[in-house]
Amino acid sequence: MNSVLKFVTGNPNKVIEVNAILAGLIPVEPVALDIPEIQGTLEEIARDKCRRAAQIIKGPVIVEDSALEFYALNRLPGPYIKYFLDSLGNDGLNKLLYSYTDKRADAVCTFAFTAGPKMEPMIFQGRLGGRIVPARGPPVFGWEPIFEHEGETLAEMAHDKKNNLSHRYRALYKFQEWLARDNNRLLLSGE
Ligand SMILES: O=c1nc[nH]c2c1ncn2[C@H]1C[C@H](O)[C@@H](COP(=O)(O)OP(=O)(O)OP(=O)(O)O)O1
Ligand SMILES: [Mg+2]
Repeated sequence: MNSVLKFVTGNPNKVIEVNAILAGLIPVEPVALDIPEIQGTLEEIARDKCRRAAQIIKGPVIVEDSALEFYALNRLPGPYIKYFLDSLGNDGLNKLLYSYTDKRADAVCTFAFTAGPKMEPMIFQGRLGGRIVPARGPPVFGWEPIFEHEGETLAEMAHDKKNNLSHRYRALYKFQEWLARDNNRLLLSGE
């Protein structure tokens, strides 16, 4: 049985974290493709991305979409955080909240899994609460330097620690729980 699960993403940092979190429990093979993303809810975006990926892979696949929700902005930028970050940078994201006292934000990771192009994707979502702060720590991965959780930005946090509490960890925990139920793990090897 071939149970190496393909993870379609254009982001190498996601691959590093997913491998660290799953730690060989589910062997994952990255496929470096940037799938077009629709507008919609986090679940709709992840499901659509997963269907497109499954059409290319023609077998079991996972994708994920990451969002950053600012409470003061009614949860925007949400799934559009990549474009906001690319255009404004971490400093500009801070300035968006300049006139608000409420700096709270949620990091949200939405995984979608399907056993193949004809199957409806399943959703596994994880959420981490924090605050938007002026950048601290190495600017290696996205908005890590401006997302503070319990006194540390994600960029300052040890990788092991992030990978044991992050939005991505929480989503993958649910995925693993689901795989452990019934015969769901068999779906990793196809329809
Ligand atoms: O844990 C994280 N810590 C800090 N920054 C993060 C994290 N996770 C995603 N990010 C950034 C990457 C991208 O700027 C945006 C999500 O956009 P998103 O479309 O999900 O990712 P992407 O286009 O880079 O890769 P993909 O090909 O999987 O869609 O937030
Ligand atoms: Mg993307």
